[in-house]
Amino acid sequence: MTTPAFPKGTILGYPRIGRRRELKKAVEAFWAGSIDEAELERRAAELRAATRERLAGLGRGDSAIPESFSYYDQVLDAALAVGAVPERFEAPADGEIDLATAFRIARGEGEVAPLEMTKWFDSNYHYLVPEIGPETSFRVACRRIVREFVEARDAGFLTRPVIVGPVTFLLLAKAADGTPEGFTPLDRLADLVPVYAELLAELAAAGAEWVQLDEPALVSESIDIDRARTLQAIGAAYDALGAAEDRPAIFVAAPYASLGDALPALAATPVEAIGLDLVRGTLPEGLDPATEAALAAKTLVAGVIDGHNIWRGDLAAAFAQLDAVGRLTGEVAVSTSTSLLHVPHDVDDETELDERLRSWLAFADQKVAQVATLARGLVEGEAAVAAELAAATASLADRAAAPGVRVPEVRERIAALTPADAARIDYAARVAAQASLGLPELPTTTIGSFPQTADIRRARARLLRGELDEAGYTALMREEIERVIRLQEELGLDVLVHGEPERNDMVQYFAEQLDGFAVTQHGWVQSYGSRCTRPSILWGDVSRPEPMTVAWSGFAQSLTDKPVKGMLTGPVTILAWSFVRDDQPLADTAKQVALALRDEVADLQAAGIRVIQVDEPALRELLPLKRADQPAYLDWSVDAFRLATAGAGPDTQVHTHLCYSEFGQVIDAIRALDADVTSIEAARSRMEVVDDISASGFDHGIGPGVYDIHSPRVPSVEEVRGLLERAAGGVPRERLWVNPDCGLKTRGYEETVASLEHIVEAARQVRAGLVAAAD
Ligand SMILES: CN1c2c(nc(N)[nH]c2=O)NC[C@@H]1CNc1ccc(C(=O)N[C@@H](CCC(=O)N[C@@H](CCC(=O)N[C@@H](CCC(=O)O)C(=O)O)C(=O)O)C(=O)O)cc1
Ligand SMILES: N[C@@H](CCS)C(=O)O
Ligand SMILES: [Zn+2]
Repeated sequence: MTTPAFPKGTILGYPRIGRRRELKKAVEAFWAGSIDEAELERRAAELRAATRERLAGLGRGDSAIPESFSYYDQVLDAALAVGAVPERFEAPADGEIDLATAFRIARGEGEVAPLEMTKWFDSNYHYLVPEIGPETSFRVACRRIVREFVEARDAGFLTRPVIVGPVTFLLLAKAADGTPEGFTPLDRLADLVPVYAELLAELAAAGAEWVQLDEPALVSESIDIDRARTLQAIGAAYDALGAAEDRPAIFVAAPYASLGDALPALAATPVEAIGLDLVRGTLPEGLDPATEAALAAKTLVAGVIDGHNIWRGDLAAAFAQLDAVGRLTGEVAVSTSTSLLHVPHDVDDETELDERLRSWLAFADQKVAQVATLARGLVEGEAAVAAELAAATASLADRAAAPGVRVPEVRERIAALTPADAARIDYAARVAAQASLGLPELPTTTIGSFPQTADIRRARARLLRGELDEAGYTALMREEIERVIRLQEELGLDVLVHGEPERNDMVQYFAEQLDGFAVTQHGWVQSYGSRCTRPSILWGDVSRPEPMTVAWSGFAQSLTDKPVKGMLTGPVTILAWSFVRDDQPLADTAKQVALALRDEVADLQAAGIRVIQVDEPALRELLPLKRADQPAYLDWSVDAFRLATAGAGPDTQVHTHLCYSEFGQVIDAIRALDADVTSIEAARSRMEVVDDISASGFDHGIGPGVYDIHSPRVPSVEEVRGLLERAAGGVPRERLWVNPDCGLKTRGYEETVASLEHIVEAARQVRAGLVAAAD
């Protein structure tokens, strides 16, 4: 086959949620039954058409535009495409899997649990974890990728279909329940690859010239336990796919870090183009002659524009990187380092942002323009784009000199810190001091948020529009807090929360009150499914002008004799879920945020709050993908948490919360946080995590979640009791807490109340059982 030319400039993917979250609204309307499937499809097609028109500047007829739409998640899409659907979802054995089934797999229904969901590399995006067993049958079961290519073709665009590649698909999958010991999903590669080949043949028949197979798992040393096997899988998969006559040219993209030794493995296969992340990763060095020769015959797609952050960046340096890639091959193309899924659509929508700050930023549309500029430079020479490169350089200089970027008082406070500022007295003494809280065995609590009802969000929207004044808003939120406190008292929970109604988001809420941050109006980014966040922009030195949560927590505590947890978001999570300045190490920025939180902890304590939870759900997310970088990260992230919390006295109980269930690599760090109580996600993975915890010697309080809050499903008393009994098998009862996996903000009241009733009842039964067993 003759290889078609790869476009000079491209992106790895574009945000799919819509400039005003049109997809979210359409999908949620479909779920609510207020629009039918045809209307959902129509709205989604409209969005895809708008995206192609917006990207037309990259090129209409040369595969430059990726076809990267998804209704819910790209890993789910790959599972549907190859028919890898667990039996419990009762997907048809032949014919296409319909949208309703797809959503059932994503969200669960009744007693049918959805696929597990977990973080996508080091981002705040979550994917659904495929379940693969020895018996999983593979077939082309969903041709949406082909239909969308045809839809684009008929509209005059030759686009580049995108799908998660077979090696990453299997590496991200988990072994289905009940599979024999020693089985791993990668064992099924030889059965899976022919289905990919069939899809590629269908795409070629439809006229696709290039296809993009995303293989980010190749860059991660966390996912990949047996590297030699992965390298062999790369060879097997891409030799087989490459051998087919009837296929589009293959572009393998490997975002999020360097490919390392996967590059030679990939180079040795017939794939025609390889994408390198040159923002998080580095240019390959020390390649062997065979790899050099192989790469020289391929297109290298240089990811030099940051797909993960929103700074305008150093365009001249990016152009220089293209030059360096040009020494490896004559065929260089420019691209984003990752899909633009992680950034909002358009800076120009942010009319309320400070103009100077705005000039330093590039969202998806600006990054597309930057790619087009560099591609023009590749074709016409640097002189043709000199003005654009110079403008970006000038913008960087302006940013470095702007007021607020470096604040002497903040820096002096950091410089004066000593190790003692990050240490509390020992745990045993704290346990004794905290006995005065009077908590029962297996204390029940929740993670913080209660359902964010439409009324709550409407009140905040009215406040923003000026239709409700500050006093009116405060009164409504106080009513809500009182309702939530009374409800928890009726339910019989032991440690209460105020419910977080006043928070639009657990990070943005703090960013809005801290100096050094800016927030956007429309900067929505998909987090999972239809859920989005608006990451704040951390652009300058951070400090806390005044208390942020004390009035709300103090009010909640005044309503009850039971302890109410103060609720803060930890420094690492604030960084992870914001767009963070890239002009200094994250560790330095983390310290600034930690000090602001430390002041808040002191104020909460002074206001009589006895239990303070500092959430760090993103601790695992920021863990570097390369092992060599992990120890330094774990050091500074643990330090930041300790700096934020170590001002608490011994009788203040410090909690933390982490909502993910892969603890292997961070378990020591979690222990080092030295929180008195740690709540973690465990229900969705059916308490698997408890084994890791008990094996690690974790010896502080622990609350493995017993209620999967990602699904509307209500767990029965028996189910919760089963989970608790499993937990009690691995954790001494005096250290075991009872709580959901995470906050309840996405849930409705009906299922929340029912689930909490079951949790409290199950805890009572297990307590009684433990007492009986002890007698
Ligand atoms: C715990 N998680 C979080 C992550 N990252 C964060 N930054 N925050 C998190 O909480 N990462 C990991 C997980 C991911 N989980 C979630 C869970 C839930 C959501 C979510 O519900 N997102 C909401 C948006 C939340 C928000 O910002 N609300 C604002 C604005 C509300 C809004 O849309 N208003 C309407 C008007 C409403 C009206 O008039 O009635 C509008 O602006 O049009 C608020 O409450 O004020 C979502 O809708 O997707 C995200 C991640
Ligand atoms: N306190 C937060 C933690 C979410 S990770 C909540 O309950 O929503
Ligand atoms: Zn959580």
